[in-house]
Amino acid sequence: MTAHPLNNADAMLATLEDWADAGWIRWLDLELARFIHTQTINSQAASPALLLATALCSHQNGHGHACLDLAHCLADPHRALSLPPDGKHRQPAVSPAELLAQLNLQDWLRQLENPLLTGAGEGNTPMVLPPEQSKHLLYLRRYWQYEQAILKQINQRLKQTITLDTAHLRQILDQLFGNTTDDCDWQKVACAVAAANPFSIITGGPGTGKTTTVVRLLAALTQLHDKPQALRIRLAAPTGKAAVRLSESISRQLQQLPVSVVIPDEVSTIHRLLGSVPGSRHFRHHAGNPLSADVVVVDEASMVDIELMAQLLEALPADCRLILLGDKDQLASVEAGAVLGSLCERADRAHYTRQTAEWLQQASGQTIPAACRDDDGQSLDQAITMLRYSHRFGQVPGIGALANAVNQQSDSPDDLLQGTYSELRHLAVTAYNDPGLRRLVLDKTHGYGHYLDVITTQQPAADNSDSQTWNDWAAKVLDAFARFRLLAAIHSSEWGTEVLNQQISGWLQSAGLEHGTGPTDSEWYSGRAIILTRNDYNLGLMNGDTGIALPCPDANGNLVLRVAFPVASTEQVRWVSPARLQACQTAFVMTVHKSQGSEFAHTALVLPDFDSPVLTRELVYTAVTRASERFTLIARDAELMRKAISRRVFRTSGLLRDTRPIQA
Ligand SMILES: Nc1ncnc2c1ncn2[C@@H]1O[C@H](COP(=O)(O)OP(=O)(O)OP(=O)(O)O)[C@@H](O)[C@H]1O
Repeated sequence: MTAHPLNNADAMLATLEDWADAGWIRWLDLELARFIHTQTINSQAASPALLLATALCSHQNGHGHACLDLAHCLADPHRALSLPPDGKHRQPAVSPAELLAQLNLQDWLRQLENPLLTGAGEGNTPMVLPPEQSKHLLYLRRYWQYEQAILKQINQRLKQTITLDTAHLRQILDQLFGNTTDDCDWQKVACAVAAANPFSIITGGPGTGKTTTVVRLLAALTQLHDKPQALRIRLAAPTGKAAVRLSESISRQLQQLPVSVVIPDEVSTIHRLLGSVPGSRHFRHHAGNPLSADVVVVDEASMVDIELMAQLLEALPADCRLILLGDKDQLASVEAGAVLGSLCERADRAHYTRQTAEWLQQASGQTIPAACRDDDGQSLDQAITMLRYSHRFGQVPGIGALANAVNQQSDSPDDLLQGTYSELRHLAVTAYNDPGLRRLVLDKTHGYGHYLDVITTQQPAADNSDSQTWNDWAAKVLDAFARFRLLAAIHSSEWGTEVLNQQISGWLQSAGLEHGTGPTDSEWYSGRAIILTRNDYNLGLMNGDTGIALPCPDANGNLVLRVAFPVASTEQVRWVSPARLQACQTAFVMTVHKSQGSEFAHTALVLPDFDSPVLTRELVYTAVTRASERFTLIARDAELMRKAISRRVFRTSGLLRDTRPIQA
């Protein structure tokens, strides 16, 4: 008789191996359970239920969760564990849901008890199950440590009091914002909130004025400082693309400031700010060698994962302000830990105490609406402002209306795609090689047709040796490419990035892109757009950076194929040999996840023709809000979009639970 996995460690490992083989968990998750098993073979052995929890905890980290919520996992295993996996996978002999149905919470907790392996946080156990919580959250130690580091740094800042001359702040804010209307001006409130707190968050949807607000805030902080010239301000974003966008946006906003102050517009990636150490997860700046900064602003903070956020916070001097900007409703980072989303879980309603509301009235002249007051508000609530009015979609109200409908889980968001707004469209397709999709891709106004034209008709003459001419052309190609992007929800299947990229490369090549300078069987050809899939510290290029392969003259004047990347804060390009790019993919179609931090004039979202747990409200919202002028839904019918927006992403973390109540 075969042993039952919940009674026998070898049988449990065999079950986990079957899950890994079927693609339901990663091999890494299995290996971790095996490691735990071998660690304790001669002492107190890990129970089968602990091996199961270890593999599932690691599986959850792979799905962006900081930890495993044991109760949720038992109550709703497939939803909690994002199973079955995306794409075509065989059914394992015993599914996780079938196995978990045989466990109850108390038994599982009891079987997790093991002094060598599971602890409450002290010591060095590989697994951590913090005590006294309403939820039973199991962590791999590394993630628990990141969460603790974030909480410690945030709580320390929330306890600090900043001495401010309220009347002076009011005077500065009145000058920066001019006359405001009767409605509460949340941008002004956000400036006052952030001026009063060493840690603050400004969240809001696209175009709600996060950048506008932060520029005014920096102007206010500079004016409040004893020695304005000496205030050290550092600006950062998670990806190179987001850094370029923020830098451009800040430069525009600086021109509109009604006061003359010196504020930097140079934005670096967080990795560059912290000083990445090639070949390691560590940075040059850390608790022992903190950054030299008084104010750090991080944009697109929803993309920052728990590990990077912990490293960033630890590298800040104790008296350095941190201001996070981001859209809490967007998809979180692919890596574990939805830090911004977790911290902003209560932001919609706001929970300002009477004391905070009264002070905000004095400092900003704004009356906080009754619905946003709460005398039980926590200290974290007092440091967050949500901007609520979008200024971006004046000319294209359809995009804002669709984003709202998606966010509010409207019953029929697809009605908006039926011709009410000329900037919204639904393209019904039944196959990935649909002629309608080909027409859209090659369209000169709304697709890649313009990009194709700039490459094929504007390339400098082969004997032109003026490097600036080639740079200018490459910058034009990059601009043209940035106008349109197809976004896919998934990687695999014929509706995923892999197949779609092949199809679209084929269409573009038959319409004019040529191998030209490379061997014809090479994957590299002029006009191939690529996205990096890993950080490359040696090259200074980050995961998510996009570039385009183009010919350019080498030192001898011979044309060679190089990849052109935009350079942050400049109109220059940087040329890199394709051979040096170790981890990249074609990027005519990218996942919605990878599109975060970018904006395209026209964004087209391709949904598969089947439902999947990855189709969520956050995914559709993120795709819609990448568009600045036009949005197209490419899907067999709109039913899947309705299903997607009825499903929310949930991310398990203990961050909100542990932000302490307000200190009197
Ligand atoms: N209070 C305001 N009144 C009028 N226009 C505004 C106001 N605030 C912002 N805008 C305008 O709205 C547009 C978007 O503002 P901003 O870039 O600051 O928003 P954002 O939230 O940072 O946008 P994104 O999400 O795209 O990064 C800009 O053109 C800006 O000038």
